[in-house]
Amino acid sequence: MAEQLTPDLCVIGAGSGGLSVAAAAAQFGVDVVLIERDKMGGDCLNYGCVPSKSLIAAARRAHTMRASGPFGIKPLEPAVEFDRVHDHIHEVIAAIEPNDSVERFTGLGVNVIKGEARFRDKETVIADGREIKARRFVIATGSSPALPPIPGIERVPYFTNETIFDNKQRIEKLIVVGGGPIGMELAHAFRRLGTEVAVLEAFTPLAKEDPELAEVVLRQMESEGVEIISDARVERFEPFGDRVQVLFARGGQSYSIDGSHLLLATGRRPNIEKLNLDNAAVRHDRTGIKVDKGLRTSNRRVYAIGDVTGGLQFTHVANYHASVVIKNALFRLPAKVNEEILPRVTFTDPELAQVGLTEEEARKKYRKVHVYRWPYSDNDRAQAERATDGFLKVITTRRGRVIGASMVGEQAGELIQMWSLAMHKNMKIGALASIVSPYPTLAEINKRAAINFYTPSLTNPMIRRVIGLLRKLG
Ligand SMILES: Cc1cc2nc3c(=O)[nH]c(=O)nc-3n(C[C@H](O)[C@H](O)[C@H](O)COP(=O)(O)OP(=O)(O)OC[C@H]3O[C@@H](n4cnc5c(N)ncnc54)[C@H](O)[C@@H]3O)c2cc1C
Ligand SMILES: NC(=O)c1ccc[n+]([C@@H]2O[C@H](COP(=O)([O-])OP(=O)(O)OC[C@H]3O[C@@H](n4cnc5c(N)ncnc54)[C@H](O)[C@@H]3O)[C@@H](O)[C@H]2O)c1
Repeated sequence: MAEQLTPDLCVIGAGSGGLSVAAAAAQFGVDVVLIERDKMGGDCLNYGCVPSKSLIAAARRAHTMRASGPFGIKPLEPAVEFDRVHDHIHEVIAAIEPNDSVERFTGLGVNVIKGEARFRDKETVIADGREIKARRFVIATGSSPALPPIPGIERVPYFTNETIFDNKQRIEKLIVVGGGPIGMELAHAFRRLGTEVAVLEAFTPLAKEDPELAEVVLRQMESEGVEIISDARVERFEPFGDRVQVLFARGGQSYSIDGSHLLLATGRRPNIEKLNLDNAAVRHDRTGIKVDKGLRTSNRRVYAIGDVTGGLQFTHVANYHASVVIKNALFRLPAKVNEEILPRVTFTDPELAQVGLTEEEARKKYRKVHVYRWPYSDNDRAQAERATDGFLKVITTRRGRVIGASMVGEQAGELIQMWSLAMHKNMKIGALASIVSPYPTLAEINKRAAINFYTPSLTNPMIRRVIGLLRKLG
């Protein structure tokens, strides 16, 4: 007979979301079973954020060598050793891995089961020959690359995010299909490592972002030699000697392009197919598991978090979901997801960061909004760093409540956090104008945009009269 376990909580998937739930619950003394079928750490550690940001860091070093001319340092074409870049990526993963390891979680008191989980019925999960009947279940099984059904795909070799970070060879020419964050971040990084890169995008690259910001990124990538082909309908892949040929249509014309390697970055699909969700009466469709604002599924014992819910697919969102579920499932507090405060960053160079509504979304939702802007070129530190391309836009209601911020430029991903705080705390933009920012820092861009809020008062006749009166008082 199968071993039976009856924990308080059973978490399926040990990626960003599942690990956060399991760690927090165990630290509160809750009896937790955590099931993982592949590597601890999930996509983010093994095939996503960590390897991609490590690759981008290597690419940035290469770019710095080439772009040092304006600083008075003779530029050099870097000798990129792809096998060493691979080692760097895997050293970074190895450095972080212990935080996500079976040993650490077992030490926290979590019962980690290696195996694939599936529901037998509404209250039982089977994994590794064991039967788990938990008080609550959390599904955190993430997502996988969605491969496009393009003819010829089975006849050509290709990378996805699950294989590209294992590459040790020089990539001479990379064709990237898909101009979303995965495609664009990797396209930019490989170009900087000396690879010729072409991106084929069916519609618009970085389409989820404010086009005014996306344009700054696209311009920079193109200036570095990334070929970006939008509105390209890929029709077929063909082997072409030891290369790959991609045939596509654009504006009614047929084209072909060939490369030494192909990367498919055409979106994600939720990891639900092995879970037998129907046995558990958990409602789902091809975009993911359906949840309410408290992340509960159609089965009241079962929650779902992170990528598998098909919403915003980011590590910090999976972590945030984990905190909502902990409040709901353990403390029975009526916690709800607030999507409005969730930031996102695309780590191209310049970085593109967004929190809250874009200008276009805000104009659709509110009758009147204000937009406060500040360019990098009016920041002294940006001038010193020669990182003057970019700007900040802050969007507020008529009364000055911050409802969105969009930033493109050097370290935009770090700088957006002040606006995340402002939105999280429901602050008005004026409150941020009185912050003292150290000089010279890029963070002054945030303050200068906020000061713009007071610009109309500089010419306000009433205020001028008050100042005049006060002057007369000595
Ligand atoms: C190339 C790339 C770059 C990215 N960069 C960033 C970034 O810079 N910043 C950011 O915030 N996000 C980034 N993301 C997104 C981020 O990786 C995901 O949003 C995040 O990993 C989602 O966490 P999760 O817990 O939902 O799923 P995952 O981390 O994918 O974890 C799911 C786990 O569940 C396991 N599993 C699946 N099915 C079963 C089953 N039946 N039984 C047992 N285990 C199962 C899987 O093996 C996996 O380990 C990136 C993604 C990619 C692909
Ligand atoms: N910096 C970050 O936080 C970061 C980085 C990478 C990924 N991610 C997360 O991972 C998610 C998935 O990223 P993604 O880039 O794979 O997906 P995506 O859905 O954002 O973009 C995929 C792109 O591929 C295009 N496409 C689809 N089929 C195509 C075809 N046949 N031919 C040409 N183009 C095609 C789509 O039009 C779309 O623009 C993101 O939405 C994001 O949440 C985050």
